[in-house]
Amino acid sequence: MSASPERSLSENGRYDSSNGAHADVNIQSVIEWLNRSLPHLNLPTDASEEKLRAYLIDGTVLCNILDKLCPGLVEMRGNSEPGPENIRKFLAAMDEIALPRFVLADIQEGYMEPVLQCLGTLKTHFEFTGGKESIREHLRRRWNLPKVESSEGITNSLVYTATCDENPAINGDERQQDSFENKYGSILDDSISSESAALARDAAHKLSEMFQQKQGSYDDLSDSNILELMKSNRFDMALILKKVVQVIEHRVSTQAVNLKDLNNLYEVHLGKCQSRIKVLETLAAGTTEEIQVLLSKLQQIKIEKTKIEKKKKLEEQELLRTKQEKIHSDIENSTLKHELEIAKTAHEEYCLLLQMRAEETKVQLEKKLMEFKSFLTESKERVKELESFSESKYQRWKSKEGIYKSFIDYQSRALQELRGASDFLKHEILKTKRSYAEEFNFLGVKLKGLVDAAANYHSVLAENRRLYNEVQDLKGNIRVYCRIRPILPGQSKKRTTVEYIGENGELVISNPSKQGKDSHKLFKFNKVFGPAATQEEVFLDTQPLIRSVLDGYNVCIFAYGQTGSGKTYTMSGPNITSQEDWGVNYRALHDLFQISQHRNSSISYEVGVQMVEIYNEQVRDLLSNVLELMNIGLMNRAVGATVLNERSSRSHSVLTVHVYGMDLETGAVLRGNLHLVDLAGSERVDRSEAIGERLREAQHINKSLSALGDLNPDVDSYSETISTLKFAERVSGIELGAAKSNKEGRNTRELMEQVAFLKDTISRKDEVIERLQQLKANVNGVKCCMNSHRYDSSSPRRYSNGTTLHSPTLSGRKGSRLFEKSSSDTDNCSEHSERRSEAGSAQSMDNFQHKKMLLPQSKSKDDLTLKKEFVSRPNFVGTCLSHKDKEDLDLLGFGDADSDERLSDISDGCLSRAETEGSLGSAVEFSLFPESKPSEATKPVEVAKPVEAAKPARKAANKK
Ligand SMILES: Nc1ncnc2c1ncn2[C@@H]1O[C@H](COP(=O)(O)OP(=O)(O)OP(=O)(O)O)[C@@H](O)[C@H]1O
Repeated sequence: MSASPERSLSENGRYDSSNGAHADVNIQSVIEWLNRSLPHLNLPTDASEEKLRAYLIDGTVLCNILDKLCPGLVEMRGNSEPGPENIRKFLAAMDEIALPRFVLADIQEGYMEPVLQCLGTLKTHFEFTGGKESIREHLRRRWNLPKVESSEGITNSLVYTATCDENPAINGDERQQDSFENKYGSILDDSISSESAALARDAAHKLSEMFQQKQGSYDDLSDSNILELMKSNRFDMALILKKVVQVIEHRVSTQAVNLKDLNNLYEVHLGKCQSRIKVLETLAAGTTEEIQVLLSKLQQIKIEKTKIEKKKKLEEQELLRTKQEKIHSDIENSTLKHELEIAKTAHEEYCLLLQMRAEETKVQLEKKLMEFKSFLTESKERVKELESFSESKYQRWKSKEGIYKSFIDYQSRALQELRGASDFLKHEILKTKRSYAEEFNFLGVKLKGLVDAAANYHSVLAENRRLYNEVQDLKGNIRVYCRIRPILPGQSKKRTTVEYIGENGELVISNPSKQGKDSHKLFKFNKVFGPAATQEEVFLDTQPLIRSVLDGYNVCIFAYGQTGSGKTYTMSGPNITSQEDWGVNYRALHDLFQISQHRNSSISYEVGVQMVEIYNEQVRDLLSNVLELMNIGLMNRAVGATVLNERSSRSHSVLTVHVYGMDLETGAVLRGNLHLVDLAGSERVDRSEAIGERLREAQHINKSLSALGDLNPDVDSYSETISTLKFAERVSGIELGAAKSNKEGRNTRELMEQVAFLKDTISRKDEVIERLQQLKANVNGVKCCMNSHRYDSSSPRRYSNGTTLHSPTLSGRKGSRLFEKSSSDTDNCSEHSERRSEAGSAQSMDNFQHKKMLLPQSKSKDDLTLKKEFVSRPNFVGTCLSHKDKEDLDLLGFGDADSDERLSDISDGCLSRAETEGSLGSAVEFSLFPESKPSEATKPVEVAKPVEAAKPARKAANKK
């Protein structure tokens, strides 16, 4: 049933009094009625409309109450779900029994008034009429049926039988059987005529019996069964059907009769109208006006008639159309039902799909739920952690806040203090500014003083140098160092004579051949270097002297000792390619150049080098002032192997460095000389086993070294060692006057040069005179001196001029005496010099001094011997001396055969102290002569003119 008829029915079914319904229904009476009708319902009597609606909304109660009132009216079969479907069934049944009802939307939307009125109507209706009669009556009225007792009863019974057929839910138990019997019986009683009713009741009874016998159920009650039962029990169904057909025919005939009646009425009415028309036409014929009126009326009637006809046609058409519509609606209904079925199936499938999806979603959601749960757990833990962390942080911040507060307090206090301090500082700064200005002025004054002082820097520097050299002077000009050579690999088995080396220059030598006191001898020097001493250590002590050379002092360093004792090793070094092995020579030169370079801003230096050797009493120039070739010079040195030394130096090597410096500020000139002497080694020819050329060399060497002792730590060299050491000891005891620097101012130098030139001129003239006088004196004195000369020559202790130079008592004299002697020699020289100065020849004096370096001048026998040998060299004699001179010298006893013996005496260390002192004095004189003139010395040519040197020597001797 569509909604619109329901709505219209609801709207139209406003409980009119003809149906016995009340507009206002008491809800309580409805509830009580419902409780009475359905005892299991137990509705609270004071329930509200809403509560009642809750009970009714699923439609079950409504269907049950109607089923109770009119069993079978509502279709209770099927398992349709409660809700709108049940309500629709209820409403359909209400339509069936033609009672006013509500619409579905009323109860769904909570509009309960029509619902209550519907229920109230039902209640009233059934309470008032007793139910069954009223329904029948009502149906009759509803369908406007005539009152035909028998046929109506059959119709109703058929309706209810059909309803019963459609209700298979009836069981076959006794109660159901009673109900069935009563139901059908009563229906039959109510609705069928007495004759038919008797038959129907009989049939129902038999049916009941059959159920009893078969103990069957209502489920078995199909139409065929019933018909069969009816046939078997001779139930005249045909009669019933006949009755039914009769009723239908009756109804159709009644309808036809009704239509006929209507037609008749119409025709009667039409006849009346026609008669009236005729009357009217007659009347019309009477008067025109009347006719006209009548005509118009007739016209009107015709129009009305036409209208009625048209209306009739329309009604017929309407009826036809209604029928067509009904057919169409039936078709539509079936189509809709089919569509509904399809939609239902689709809906079910969709529901299944949805269900599946819902399950999947459920599973997913459960998973998610689990995840969320775990996440939640984790989150809770994290929240806890965060809480604890934030708590601790909060505590920390709180404590920090406290600290900061106290810090801020402290800062503010400090700020206050700082402000105070700043004020104080400002004040102080002002004060300081003032004092600074004062100090600045004061410093300016001081700075001026410093500037002045700086201007005097050079003079201070010079003063410094002067003081330094004074210190060197105070230390003593002659320093003797003793270096002990280590035992060489080939000599390892030999015992050393060196017993003890003291810290302060003490040295003890033991004599293996003697016992007791004499077995040991103690010597004292400036320093003793042990066998382990390095080249650098040896040089360190001599280094300060190198500086002195640059300040205009003369320095002589020479090494002496017996052959193989390490002189060349010390002076030159074993290997010049290694700086470590450099000897004194190289180190000294290196220092010299370095210092001169450092000073080049104040003093400009020129350095000249001369290297000569005295070989077999001949002076040879080894290089021409070429420093770089010094090494070549060394290589060129004459060396030869002896038994005692594989590479024995067979000559005296003298390296002289001349330094010329000019003070750039004052123009003052400095002249200094450095003599580095490596003497040939003394040797005992019996030990060195020298023969031939070597023997001749040895003799020359020994002769030239007669003034010196030997040295060697070897036991076999004991006597030479002692001799050398004694000599050295004596040398170290010599005291000299303070050394002088050869420094000249510019003007002085010019004047000096003029003076020197004049002196030189005078001295030359003087020399000529002197020589002539000397020769004359010699010739005159030869005869008278002959005897004493012979005597002198036999005794080494006498000088050639017949005077004993040193008495035995002199042998005990120490350095002071030597110095005296040396001084006297110097004095002699000075005298001589003065004399020559008087003669105006300073240059000859210089020459004298210079040559003296090469040929020591003394009055000792050895000196004389050397002099003799020197003069006897063919070179010098040939060039400088006359034959007469030579003869004179021979007459004086030089060149005696015993000279070699004397040399061996010296080398044995058997020279008397006085003799040795004499020679030492000469040696010291030459090495430290302060007035030497380097400009002359740098000329090798002049070095090669021994005659020039010999002159003053002879002169000195003559003077003596
Ligand atoms: N301090 C030392 N350390 C090591 N070896 C040394 C030392 N002194 C000398 N010698 C070695 O001793 C040997 C002799 O030395 P050197 O030639 O210097 O003696 P010398 O006194 O010059 O001899 P000569 O007078 O015969 O020329 C050389 O082989 C040298 O290397």
